[in-house]
Amino acid sequence: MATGDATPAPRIRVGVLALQGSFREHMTLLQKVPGVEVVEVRTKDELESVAGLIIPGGESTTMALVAERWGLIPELRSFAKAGKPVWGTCAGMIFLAEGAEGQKEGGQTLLGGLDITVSRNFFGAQINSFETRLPAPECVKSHGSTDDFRAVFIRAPAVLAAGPGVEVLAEYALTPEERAKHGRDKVIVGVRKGVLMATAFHPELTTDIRWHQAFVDMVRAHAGEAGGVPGKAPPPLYENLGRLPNRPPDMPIYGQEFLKREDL
Ligand SMILES: NC(=O)CC[C@H](N)C(=O)O
Repeated sequence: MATGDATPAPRIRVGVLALQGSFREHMTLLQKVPGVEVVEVRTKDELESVAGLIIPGGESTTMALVAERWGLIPELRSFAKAGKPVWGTCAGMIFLAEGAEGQKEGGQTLLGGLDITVSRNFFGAQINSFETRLPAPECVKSHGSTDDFRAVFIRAPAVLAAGPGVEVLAEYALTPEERAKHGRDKVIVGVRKGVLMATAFHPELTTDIRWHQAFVDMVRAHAGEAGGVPGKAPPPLYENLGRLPNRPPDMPIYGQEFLKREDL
């Protein structure tokens, strides 16, 4: 449902895995989507309380180690297996993949569930991070604004192979140097299959909330609105601001200008 629709959307709880990485940034953008109650997920109980989960970017090996230590791996696997919507961004994409190349020595635990094989640091080291604009898929475009979106790649993975039935949401055309290095013209950087979505880029580091809206659409469609409280007005946009990190603004999305904008 697009922001600004006359009928308020029923409330729905969406979690963000808050073990490591850019979970606060995801929470900030989710709080902009009407009718969403955002929950930091660190425990089994918190996980069970949400209708959908975002796994943020960060460092996938570290995230897996922390999840293992907190005993969350089986819980996360059963969450996805139970058919609940999950969106993995960057490290989260790696975490959801069935297979990953370029793992650290000793390998790393993957949650799996999404029939893709990723290259962990396809675009190179941290210093090779970049941003560009890519054509937006329909689920993003349907929320208005431009036909493309700002894609931020930070030591990003790419999808090398996708199984049958995996919907491609975004592709990146390689530069001539990248083409020479990888022997291919393009790579997939956004996918969806059923209720699992993964993006190699970081929409949470921009002020464009349309990817978050698209994910909430998936969560709502899956929950059949059951996670909402019918007839109850959605919370004020900034109800959860009190839970924002107690730190000075250090990124564009924490700027007062962004937090106050009601047109997003
Ligand atoms: N920004 C990111 O999430 C980077 C992910 C990183 N390539 C990894 O292996 O986890």
